[in-house]
Amino acid sequence: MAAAQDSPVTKRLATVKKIILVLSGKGGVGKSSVSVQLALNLYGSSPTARVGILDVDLTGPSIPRMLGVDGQAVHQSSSGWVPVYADGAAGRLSCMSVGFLLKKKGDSVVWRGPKKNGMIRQFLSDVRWGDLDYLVIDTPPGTSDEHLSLMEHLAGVHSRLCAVIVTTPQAVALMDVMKCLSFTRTVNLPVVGLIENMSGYACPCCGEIQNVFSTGGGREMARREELQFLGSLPVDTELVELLDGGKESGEGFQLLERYQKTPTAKLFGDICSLVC
Ligand SMILES: Nc1ncnc2c1ncn2[C@@H]1O[C@H](COP(=O)(O)OP(=O)(O)OP(=O)(O)O)[C@@H](O)[C@H]1O
Ligand code: SF4
Repeated sequence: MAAAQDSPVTKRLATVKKIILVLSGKGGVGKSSVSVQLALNLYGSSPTARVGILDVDLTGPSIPRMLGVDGQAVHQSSSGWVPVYADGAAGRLSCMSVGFLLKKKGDSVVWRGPKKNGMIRQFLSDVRWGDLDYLVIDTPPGTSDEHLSLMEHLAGVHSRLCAVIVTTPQAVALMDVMKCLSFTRTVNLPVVGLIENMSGYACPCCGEIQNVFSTGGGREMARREELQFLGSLPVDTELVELLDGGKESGEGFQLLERYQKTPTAKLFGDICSLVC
């Protein structure tokens, strides 16, 4: 434990008050979009809130695109990597992703475990996060070597760690959540709660939520596993357009204003107040 307390990661993260890992048992359920929404909501929760978002989904980094900062570069300074600020000069929403380090957009990361582990360690120990109220970490789907690396490196800040689990309502996704939960229990990671994403469909005309497929599986699982159910988010076409649409790099921060007009934003506000 003494080693963890003295590690470069622990020292670097000494000025971060709370670290939230976003996990999902399965790919494509909306983990990255939930991470971005969580960061945006925490950022918007007070005019002084300082939030960082770290994209540890090394093989599928999507946070830069979703935040509208794709193509920007991170700089090395004498005290470490300077993250990209999604809100420009205001400097309250910082972001780090392997996506900023790739030579060309669309390049893939084909790394073995030790190299991935080294990258994760560097992200945690070398990025100049500064004072943060929250650091949101978007993790890869499932429970992999990357998750074990994260937990190992974050051992010295364990008391400030928590996790949010994202699922879709379908049985197959819920089955994978059980593996994810089992991981959190094994590594003693406190889970704040479960979000059911893509639960129903938000009508683009009136915002009414229609249950196209089954919904409620996440709520039921949360009840069974004695987890807090944080809420359901519908399939929202405005949200997709905002997160996946062709944003110009640098357009980034009109994002918050546009996000606040989506049907999902209000629902997410309630989720965010349960997470904080
Ligand atoms: N509530 C939602 N409504 C509509 N589209 C959504 C919603 N949540 C996520 N999406 C879209 O679904 C796609 C997958 O989402 P996202 O990348 O967040 O999933 P993920 O779980 O992080 O995937 P991966 O594990 O592959 O990284 C994206 O195009 C995203 O914009
Ligand atoms: S949800 Fe509302 S706007 Fe959409 S089709 Fe139904 S009534 Fe019309």
